[in-house]
Amino acid sequence: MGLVTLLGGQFSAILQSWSWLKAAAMVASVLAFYVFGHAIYNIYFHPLSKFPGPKFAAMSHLFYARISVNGDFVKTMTALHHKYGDVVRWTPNELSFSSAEAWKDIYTPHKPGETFVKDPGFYLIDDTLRAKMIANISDPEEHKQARKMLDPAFSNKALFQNQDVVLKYVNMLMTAIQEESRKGPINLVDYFNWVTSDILGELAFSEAFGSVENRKTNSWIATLFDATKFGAYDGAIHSLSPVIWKHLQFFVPRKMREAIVNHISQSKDKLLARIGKADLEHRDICSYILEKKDEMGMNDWNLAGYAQTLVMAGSETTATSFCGLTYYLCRTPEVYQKLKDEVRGRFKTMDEITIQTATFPYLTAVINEVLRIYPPVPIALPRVTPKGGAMVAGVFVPEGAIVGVQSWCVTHNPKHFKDPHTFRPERWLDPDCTDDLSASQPFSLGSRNCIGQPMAMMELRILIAKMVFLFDFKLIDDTLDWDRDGQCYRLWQKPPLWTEVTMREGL
Ligand code: HEM
Repeated sequence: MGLVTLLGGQFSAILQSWSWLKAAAMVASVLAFYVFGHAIYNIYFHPLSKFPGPKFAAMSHLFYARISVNGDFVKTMTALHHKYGDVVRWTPNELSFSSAEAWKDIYTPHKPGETFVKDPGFYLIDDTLRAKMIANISDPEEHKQARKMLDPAFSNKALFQNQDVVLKYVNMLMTAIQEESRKGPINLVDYFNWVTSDILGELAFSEAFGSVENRKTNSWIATLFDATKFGAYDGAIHSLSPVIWKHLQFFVPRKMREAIVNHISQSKDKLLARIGKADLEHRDICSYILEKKDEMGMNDWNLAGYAQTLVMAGSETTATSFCGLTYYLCRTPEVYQKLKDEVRGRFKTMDEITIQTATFPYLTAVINEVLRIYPPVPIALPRVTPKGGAMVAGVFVPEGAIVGVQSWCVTHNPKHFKDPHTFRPERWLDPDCTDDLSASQPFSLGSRNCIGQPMAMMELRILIAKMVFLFDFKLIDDTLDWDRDGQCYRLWQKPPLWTEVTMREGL
């Protein structure tokens, strides 16, 4: 009897596990059927199915996720445009454009209701890691209010008032470069990060971050830069599954997660410290935000988001431009010599170089050319097509699709620029040049363009003019190839820029 019961028990256990196995197999086949069916739908029946692009990219977001986090984003997108043409379907619901016309069609203002709004799947917002602030708001009306609040902080009047701050840090940087380069080659990537973040610290929070002075990256800035890759991982995971994204902390590398969490709490502290500072002599960018904080319904969390964004948007991009400038000047001796002749012929002393005088055409052309050949924001900034769909660069795109101009690809498109890989500032000065200069839009266009463009141009002009006036610089690594060695995680991860800097002879 005992044996029969035992056997009976085992038999029902086998039956039970058998039904579990059946259930699991059924779930797996439903899942496989769903994935397969979804892939077939995406490739053959999706509203974007007629657009060219790799089938694997059209099937699911795996391709997007992979190139977002492997550092090869720009190289991959360039290869896709090379293969498929100026419009490529590179995710199930997204088209990448590499044509000048698309800039205008997507980013310039449209009638109400026809605006291409920012894609909320890319500009993510939540209550734990991604605070809402000017750059990630999708709703055009809400953004208009945020822009109205910040516009006065970036007006010509404010720029004029801020010039002494910029000059102070640029001069400090010249001293730091002069002193440190006596000891041997220096990595200019650090120096440019220091100066741009110090300037932003003073202009935004009335706080000296002290990086140039201490010749060491301020810890808050260091965590900010550590966290730059976070956006790429964040977007990749969200594209695969918004549900998993909600539990993101399990999927992002620990070091990066800690960096972002640290940074948010430090940003809040910064803001609170700034709120505690009464009776400032001048208005900093925070003054404009704090004045409108209640009217705009902002809490400490949103304020921390603004603090992070301003420093990140304003310092990393400008520092990247300086690095690109140094690299391309060193690699193009005829341009470097011409710029030296212009600067050194024009000014007799360093003090003659001011915000007002550092504005001559060749310098501007050199800056425009570096922003073309090495755009600090090299990717497409995604927008959603409005109700009813819209024409983009001569093709009809259905409503609800994501579109964007791939910044690096369009500025290297031979249809728009002759010898696109050649650093040639003359293309910006020659009235007979056949290049379509409007294809280069490093600050984007329209109501969501860069609010800090005049500030960035001011910093770029003055710093480059002073550096070229004072120093001769030479890269010590002859094998360094900026295109090959740089990686892109939405923004650039730059290779080190070890440079031998000597004081100009005769000074
Ligand atoms: C060479 C330097 C710079 C480049 C290439 C650059 C580029 C850009 C681009 C392409 C955008 C549009 C982003 C998007 O559509 O998502 C943008 C937005 C923005 N930039 Fe810059 N930027 C630079 C310097 C600065 C500076 C110095 C500041 C000052 C804090 C700044 C603050 C901002 C802000 C706040 C936005 C968001 C504007 C809005 O949504 O209304 N940027 N920038």
